[in-house]
Amino acid sequence: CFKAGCKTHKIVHDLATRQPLLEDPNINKDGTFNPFGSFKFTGDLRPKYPLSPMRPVPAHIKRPDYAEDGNPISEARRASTLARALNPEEQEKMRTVCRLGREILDIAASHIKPGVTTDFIDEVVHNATIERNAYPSPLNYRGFPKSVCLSVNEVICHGIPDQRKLQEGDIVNIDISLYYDGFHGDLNETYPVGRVDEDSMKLMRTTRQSLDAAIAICKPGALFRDIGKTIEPIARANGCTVVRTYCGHGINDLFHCAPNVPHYAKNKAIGTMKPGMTFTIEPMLNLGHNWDLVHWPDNWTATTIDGKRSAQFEETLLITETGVEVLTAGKRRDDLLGSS
Ligand SMILES: COc1cccc(Cn2ccc3cc(C(=O)NO)cnc32)c1
Ligand SMILES: [Co+2]
Ligand SMILES: [Co+2]
Repeated sequence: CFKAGCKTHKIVHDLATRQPLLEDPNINKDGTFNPFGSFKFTGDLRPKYPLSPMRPVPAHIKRPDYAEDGNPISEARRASTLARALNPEEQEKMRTVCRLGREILDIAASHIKPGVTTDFIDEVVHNATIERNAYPSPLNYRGFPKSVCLSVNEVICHGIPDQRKLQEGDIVNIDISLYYDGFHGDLNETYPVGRVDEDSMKLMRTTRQSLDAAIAICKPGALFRDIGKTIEPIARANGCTVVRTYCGHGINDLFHCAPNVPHYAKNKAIGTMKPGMTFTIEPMLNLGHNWDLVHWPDNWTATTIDGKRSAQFEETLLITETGVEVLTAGKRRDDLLGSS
């Protein structure tokens, strides 16, 4: 049961047609239960409750400070500082946690097929994470209820795993982040469920291409504000637009810290890349011309305002003395090669 709009409702049936009277805003036209009352969904996707119970993390696993109360207090304390460069020992810990993250993403992706619920993918991710003696970073981060973000079709990011089954033709983003030996890793990819339409394939290829182009400009002395300058033209040249609300971020012993890394052009990002800095680039591209988003009343799920699809890819990067190391690198995806 969802806190927002969760009230016991009485469906009154019209005796003649046995159709539910639409006097209850929690009832959709087709008679299904809409827990968000009169909220106007922008696309066809709907949540499917109940969420499964919160998954436990064994006591021996090192937890981030927010694991108990949801409040990342150490992030607040370091809010105004500039991006920090890690020493060689810390860089090695980032390599390890990011390698584990890639293993977990590949495991989760191997379970994508029609009929599998997003809650099952959450269970797979949660178990694969704790089997590696790591903590799933999203769990209770600012109160987020699950161990992974699963974003389907028009969901841009922060989708909550629930009882909805993946359907042939969907696209789904799996956003893995984990905490191991005091450091976070963060990566995501968007995948087709079975065969998907050409627009969706082009959207995914364009998003991957834009991330790869942004990574290619990373090196000591590069400006964080040039990331967006690289991404946006590629998006626009392929009929896509760049989400502005959520950005890439610094990541180390904190899940989110400086620098802020916008993915759109003409941004005011501060700072220059220096050896030892670790951060994500995670462009979210929407099909069409609407970059804006709307949040479902669950306070997490962000969707496009026109119901068109969105894709995202994310890597965690380390700036080296001579260039950049993709700490979360995986195999090239054959389905994404070729022109976007
Ligand atoms: C209060 O504002 C919000 C809104 C949405 C989400 C959250 C918290 N949160 C939970 C999971 C999660 C993942 C990322 C991430 O970097 N993915 O690449 C970011 N935020 C996250 C807070
Ligand atoms: Co992520
Ligand atoms: Co991230």
